[in-house]
Amino acid sequence: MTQVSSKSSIKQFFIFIKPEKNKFFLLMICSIISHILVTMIPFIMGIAIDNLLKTIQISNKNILTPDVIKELILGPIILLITVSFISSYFSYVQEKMIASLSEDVTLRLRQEVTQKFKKLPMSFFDSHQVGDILSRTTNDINRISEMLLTGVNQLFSSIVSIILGVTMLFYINVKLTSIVIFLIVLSSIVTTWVANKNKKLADKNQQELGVFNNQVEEYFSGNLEIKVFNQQQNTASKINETNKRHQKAFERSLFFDFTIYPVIRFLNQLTFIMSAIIGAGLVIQGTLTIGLVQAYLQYVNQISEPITSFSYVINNIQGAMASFDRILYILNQKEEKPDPQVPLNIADSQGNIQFKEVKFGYTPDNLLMTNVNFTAESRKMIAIVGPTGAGKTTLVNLLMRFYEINDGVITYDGQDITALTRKELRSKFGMVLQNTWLFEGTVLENIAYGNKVATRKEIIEAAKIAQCDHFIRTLPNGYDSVISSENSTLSQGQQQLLTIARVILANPPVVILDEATSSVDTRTELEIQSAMATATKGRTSFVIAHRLSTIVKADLILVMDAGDIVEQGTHQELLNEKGLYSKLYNSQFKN
Ligand SMILES: Nc1ncnc2c1ncn2[C@@H]1O[C@H](COP(=O)(O)OP(=O)(O)OP(=O)(O)O)[C@@H](O)[C@H]1O
Repeated sequence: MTQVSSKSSIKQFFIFIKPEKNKFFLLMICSIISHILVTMIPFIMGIAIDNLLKTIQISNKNILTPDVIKELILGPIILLITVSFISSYFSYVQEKMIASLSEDVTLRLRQEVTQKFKKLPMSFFDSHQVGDILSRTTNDINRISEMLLTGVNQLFSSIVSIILGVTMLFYINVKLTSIVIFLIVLSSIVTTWVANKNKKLADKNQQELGVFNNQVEEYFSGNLEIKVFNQQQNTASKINETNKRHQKAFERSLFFDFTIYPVIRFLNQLTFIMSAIIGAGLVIQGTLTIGLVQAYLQYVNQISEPITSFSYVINNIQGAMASFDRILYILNQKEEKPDPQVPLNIADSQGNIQFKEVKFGYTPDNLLMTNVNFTAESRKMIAIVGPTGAGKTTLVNLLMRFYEINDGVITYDGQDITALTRKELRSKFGMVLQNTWLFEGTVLENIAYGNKVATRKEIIEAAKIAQCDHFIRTLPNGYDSVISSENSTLSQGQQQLLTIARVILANPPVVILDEATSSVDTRTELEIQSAMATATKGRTSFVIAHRLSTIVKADLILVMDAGDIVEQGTHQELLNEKGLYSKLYNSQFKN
């Protein structure tokens, strides 16, 4: 798995958020105005205090007349309230802007990832685990959203606060400020070290979470098999170990949060105490006024808080960059070849399919099919047989263009299938797979999956043809019962019958039946066979079956071995050849 370097991921992040640049700009302006106003407050107070003290000293009396109060106290108070109010307003606009920015970016990230999934080739899904992808599309995106919401806001605020605070400190006293700057530099060295360390730990933490998600997902999806093989204890221990590893990674990343930050905070407090001591000395010497020392100490506080949060923000951003890297990994994956710009449409589909000198390998350097040739004529039944791993499913995958062939050509009604859009090509096929797939929805919706405009009457008609009407009616809400693959009370055979009804309703010119009669009882098998016979009637059909009795009547039998077609012909022709087919057939029927 190639990880994007962090420099290029930061660059890509900026490219990604470019459409939001106006909001960023506004955000910065608001942040600057709000902080300039906040920075003015200690100074206004300092001048007011000094003026007050001066007046008290000059008048030599501690009595303040109403005029003095009005001029020296009321004026500054009104000014301070006004400044605070305007600053809060700009701060509010800044918060609002950042919330909308974070929402927009998160939405766009989710949309891009979803769009990307549509364009990724099948090989991506073969080689990635669900848990890991899930963690990238949920946790990682959430982390970026969180970073934008709090991190970016704090980053702007910290930078502006620090710049303005330091300017004021220098303005008040250069010498004193040099000590403060020295301590700030020390603090930022610690911060940078922590931030770098934390990015690695955050990465590790997310990785472990991905593994954990994956194992939990496996535990649920393979629940039955795990119980059959009495592996509950082992599986639970494996998950526990991953959980412990994740907890350790999590603890390590928290360690930095909880132990290093007090050190940074201590450095800031030290800065404050030293400033107070030296400031007091300067007042005694007469170099600084009390009002300005008061303002000075407020500025030290004003910059020490952002310095602490600055380090936190850098950490936060580093963590989010690790997450962005992980999302970029998906977004930068090679996409499947785009559909042709001017695609062909096949209006009067016949279902004629030809493979001409097809070469294919799941990996480019390892060819599985070296030279596959055959013709499936319209409305004929083509059986694909061969030992396990011979390439039967692969052949079907190529028909539907789930994978790109390395060489040769596959045609549909005489047209190269790459001249059609994938949508157009796949609309010509209906499939009944080994593992049926039902989604969370009613029986009606499940049957109508391939023909969303079908009426209730048409759906019921298809169910009757597929022999599933009788058991659907025994369900609590009949056709409106909610089912799914995961928690369905339907048997494997009933699920297969439903998927046959789905194909019958979709009415495609070509059907593919993949070992549909495995793992069911004899009665259901007969029902399925009869439903399949109806489903294949008048269409080109490809039937993958291990039980050769079901395909004796096939118009063409393709015998596969080690990826290639080694024999082809009718049942009788192949028996006469006395090759692999006759061996397979005799091994099943002659004991
Ligand atoms: N997604 C994949 N990535 C890499 N190799 C694969 C993939 N799918 C199948 N293969 C390999 O390709 C070969 C053919 O597999 P395929 O599933 O087409 O065989 P099959 O004849 O359908 O087998 P079975 O009867 O057991 O279902 C096997 O060696 C298999 O390991």
